[in-house]
Amino acid sequence: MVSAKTLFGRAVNTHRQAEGLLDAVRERLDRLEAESTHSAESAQQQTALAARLERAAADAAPQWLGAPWAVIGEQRFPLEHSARAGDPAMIRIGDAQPLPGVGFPVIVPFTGVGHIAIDTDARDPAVAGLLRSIITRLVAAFPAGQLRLLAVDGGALGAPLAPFHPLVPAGVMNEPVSDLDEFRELLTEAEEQVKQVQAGLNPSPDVLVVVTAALPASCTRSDYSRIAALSHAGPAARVHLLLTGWGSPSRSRSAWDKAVPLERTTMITADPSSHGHFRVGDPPLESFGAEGRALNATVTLDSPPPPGLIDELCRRVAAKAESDGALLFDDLVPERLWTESSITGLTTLVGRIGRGDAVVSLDDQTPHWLVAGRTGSGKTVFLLDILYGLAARYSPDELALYLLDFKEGVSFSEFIPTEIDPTWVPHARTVGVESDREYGLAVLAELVREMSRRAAAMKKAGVTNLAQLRTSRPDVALPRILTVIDEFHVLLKGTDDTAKRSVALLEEIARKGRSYGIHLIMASQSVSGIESLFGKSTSVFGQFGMRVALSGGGGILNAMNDAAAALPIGQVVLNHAAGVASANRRARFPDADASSLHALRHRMWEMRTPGSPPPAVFIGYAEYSVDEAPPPPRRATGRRRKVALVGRQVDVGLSSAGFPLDSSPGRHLGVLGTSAVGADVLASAAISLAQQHEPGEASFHLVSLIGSAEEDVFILEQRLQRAGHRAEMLRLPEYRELLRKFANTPPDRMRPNYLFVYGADAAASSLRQKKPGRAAGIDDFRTILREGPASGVHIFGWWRGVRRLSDDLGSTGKDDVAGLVALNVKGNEVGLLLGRANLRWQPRHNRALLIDRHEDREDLIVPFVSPGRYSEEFA
Ligand SMILES: Nc1ncnc2c1ncn2[C@@H]1O[C@H](COP(=O)(O)OP(=O)(O)OP(=O)(O)O)[C@@H](O)[C@H]1O
Repeated sequence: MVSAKTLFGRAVNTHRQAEGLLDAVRERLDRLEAESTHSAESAQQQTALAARLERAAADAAPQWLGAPWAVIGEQRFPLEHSARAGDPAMIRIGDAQPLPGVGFPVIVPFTGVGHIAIDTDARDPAVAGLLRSIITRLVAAFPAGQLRLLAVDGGALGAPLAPFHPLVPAGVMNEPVSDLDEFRELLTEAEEQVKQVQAGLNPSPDVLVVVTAALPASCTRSDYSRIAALSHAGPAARVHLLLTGWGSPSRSRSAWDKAVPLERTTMITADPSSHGHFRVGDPPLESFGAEGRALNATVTLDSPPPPGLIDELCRRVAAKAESDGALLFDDLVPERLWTESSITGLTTLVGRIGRGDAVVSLDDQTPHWLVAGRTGSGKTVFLLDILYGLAARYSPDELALYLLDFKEGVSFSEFIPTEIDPTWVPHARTVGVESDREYGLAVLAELVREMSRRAAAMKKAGVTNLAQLRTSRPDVALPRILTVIDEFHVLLKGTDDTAKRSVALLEEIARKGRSYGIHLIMASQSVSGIESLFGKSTSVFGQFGMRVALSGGGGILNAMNDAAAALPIGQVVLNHAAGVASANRRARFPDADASSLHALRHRMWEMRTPGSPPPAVFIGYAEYSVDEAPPPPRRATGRRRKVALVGRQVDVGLSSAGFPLDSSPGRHLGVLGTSAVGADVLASAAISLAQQHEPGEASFHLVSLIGSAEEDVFILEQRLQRAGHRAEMLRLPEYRELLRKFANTPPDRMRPNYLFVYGADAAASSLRQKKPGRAAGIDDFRTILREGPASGVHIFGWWRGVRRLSDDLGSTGKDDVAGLVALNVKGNEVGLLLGRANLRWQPRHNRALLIDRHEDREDLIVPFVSPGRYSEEFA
């Protein structure tokens, strides 16, 4: 490689020779003028001089970098040929014309060496022309992928940079920024490159050129100082400045720029004595004149290239970037799986920016992300790219996934076992498909609990962050937990308790998660109109510095940032600065093709630790039967305390929901509602209790009072008997008799008696009939409610209306059925029964509310049903 100094030395030498020749010519002309003759000799000398200078310029700044536009138009030099990142490049800026008829091209060192600054901004057409000329030369000369332009148009002039707009989607240039905040973000990006190079983290960065058509008017001294600092440190990190309006008269009042001189910069200043002409100061490293003076000639700035040429060039560069950057899902997957450590964060490749890689991270800088895009914009595919990309890089000891989806659809079915494919992605711990909001809440609560567990472990180990904890406990797997919540607006909608509690938990996780390796990606079609966030959106979303906008997802970017307005499918705006336009990076991501997903999932599944469990899957629409339930919790399987299982909790572990039995008065269960699921809830309770008893130990009395449940009762009786239990089916008279018996002669509490009353309300009038010398059936019933549990008698009754149960309990016995399963009954009626005005329950398909008055609990559950119950209900 030719060094900058050598190359420029050569060029300057030519300039100096030119100056020598010019002096000679000047002398000669003076003489000829004095003699009042023009000789052919002088004309020849001038022509020879011009030719020599042309050759010197073409040498130092070849082809696109230095040829006049007319020559470029004729010669069609190859693109991407004349410059290379890291090498010094000279660039043409205009023509010096020291004498009439004698001109030479002016070339100055730029990329690889230093900077160019003009004191006039691009409102001056000559300056605008030069700006376009330099940009065109750079874009054509550099191989695509090696050059990036950070464009600023603080005067919102628009026109100077507008022709280069096609370079934006190609990732070669950003959408020019105009306001001060965005400009500062842009400086940060340039500074970031310098820091990275200085820290040895990026030995071969892109060439970054900060181009200003005009600086934002409100720049302060500190902004100018930052620019000056870049002029000093930038070139070593391939960061260069192409500034206009630097030190312009209109700014001289504040004079910040004058007070902050630039280093390694060729200054171009308007010539006050000759309108339209400029003076060119000494370039970095060398001086034009032998004795250190600036170029001793006025300069006409390079004219802009013909518009057709810019158009064509930009289109070609954009198309090439596109085709070079085409990528497939398989390109996101590293050759060897699970080689990365997540100790400092999670990083994956998600696509391409221009021809470069689009790499994204969940780490201390961007711990949480917001993703938005209208339906059909590719949000699901983007999330799959990210999740599979991460899962391929990090083992399940490094990364755990909690996936939550609130929409109808199949977003996360790629992670869970299905009937067709029994494998799963081993990182998936819990997956919610078409989740209930309550399930979302349960997942968030579990994350907060995990943060507390990690905080306690850190305290115990005497460390302050996850990295230290992992180092001190290499024996314990402490994966980073990534929670993805798709369509999160469903979780937060409205102002109910679930929404409010979810916001509070989200706020906590967003604030503290980074310290404990817990990350959130929240995706939605839109983030506007979420009432529960009113007044909180800053405290919640403020923690989500990383914004990912797909088409129509501009709501998560700054108000003035419309980069996501017209994105095609497969493109995304990645913005790590909470939506500030200058931080936009437009990336392309691949479609997630089914066969590649399938292959990767199988590879990972084969690599899982043998015996590792599949994810806990909650499928909102799924029906569950008691036969699929795991055994009742250990505390309930002791000799005394049995649990009647009635459904699944809507929680992270999807544990069984049950009603524990003990000897306290009122340990009975009332199932409420007309839904035929009532029969299934009773059957589930009976089957689960039977599993907890030795055959013959307990008696099951199955009271059939409604015809529609007759078959259910019969099936249950058969099943219990087959399992060796004592089970009998009773009609109303036998039921009355049994009540009388138990009310008068309490049985042995070690041999429990369970009464399952199908249609308990149907016994109302019979139980109220009085026979001489006998207590009414309803009194026996109420006695058993109070005293039965002490002698092992528990009633499980299905009342089809709340009022009927209330009547049976009487005015003094309201608390005597401690357990309720509310099916299709109104929340306010149940609230009235319980004396709780604030009870919230809206009947929902495949859901029930399990209430335990003694334990003061209300849990949303998925009631156990017999297979096909719902299709029967709707038939
Ligand atoms: N990078 C891509 N390249 C080509 N096609 C894509 C790409 N990303 C997504 N698509 C296609 O666009 C369609 C919509 O994608 P996707 O289902 O991810 O959208 P979505 O935003 O999740 O929509 P919805 O919210 O309605 O589910 C799909 O047919 C998908 O194959």
